[in-house]
Amino acid sequence: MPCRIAIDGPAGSGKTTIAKLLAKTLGIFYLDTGAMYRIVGLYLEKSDVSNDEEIENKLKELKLSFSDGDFFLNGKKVGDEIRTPDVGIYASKYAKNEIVRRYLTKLQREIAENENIVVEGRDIGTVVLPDAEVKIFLVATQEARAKRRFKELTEKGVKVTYEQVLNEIKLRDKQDSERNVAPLRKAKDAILIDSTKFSIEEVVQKILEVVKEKCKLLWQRE
Ligand SMILES: Nc1ncnc2c1ncn2[C@@H]1O[C@H](COP(=O)(O)OP(=O)(O)OP(=O)(O)O)[C@@H](O)[C@H]1O
Ligand SMILES: Nc1ccn([C@H]2C[C@H](O)[C@@H](COP(=O)(O)O)O2)c(=O)n1
Repeated sequence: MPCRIAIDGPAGSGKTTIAKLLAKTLGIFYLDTGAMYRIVGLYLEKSDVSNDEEIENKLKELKLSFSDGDFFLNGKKVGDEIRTPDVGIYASKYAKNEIVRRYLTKLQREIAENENIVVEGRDIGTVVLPDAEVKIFLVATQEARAKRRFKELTEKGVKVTYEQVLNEIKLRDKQDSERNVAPLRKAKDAILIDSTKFSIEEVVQKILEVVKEKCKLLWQRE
């Protein structure tokens, strides 16, 4: 029986950082579904699509693959170009589209099938893997998330103000939680973790305790 760990939460709550560390600690796979929406969002924005038919046709042309933790778009490895605030907005914009969600959810389920895996996103515990063995809903205040993301971006040399980052987070929170299709919300059986006052290591430890209890086989393998 595989151990599927779903980590959902709003922009900048720490999903990617925590999921990567957790997967490394447990020696299992990791899937960043946000990266998939960022890749598709940037691709559709550049394609200047204006209706569902054009979106459907563009997705038919798209070759999105995943290998050894990297994404490849039409054979080219995807890099940090998808990590800008603007691409986060494109991702959130097209994530409201049912055709986009159907396309990516199918791919995510294929990747996660029968795997011990950590999958992070907005709708993993509610839509993509509703029977996941472990479900975490990771939150933090908007200000804490903006402060963390601002520090991360400025350390990367990205020219951005704290106010711009806070506004991007507020916009994405609103779009992600108010959309009709697969809105960001806590699954009934998910465990809420507010990381505002906890370090990355403390959050990982909290989740490992849950994994130890819910995924005994995986833990014994350790
Ligand atoms: N508990 C924490 N304490 C301090 N910093 C944190 C914590 N968790 C994450 N961070 C930092 O916050 C920043 C954002 O984290 P991360 O990119 O993992 O969030 P995310 O939820 O995946 O964001 P997005 O949904 O926008 O991709 C990173 O620089 C990360 O190192
Ligand atoms: N499972 C997912 C993952 C992501 N999205 C959308 C909403 C986010 O604002 C955007 C970028 O994700 P991030 O890189 O910030 O995790 O993609 C979604 O709707 N469902």
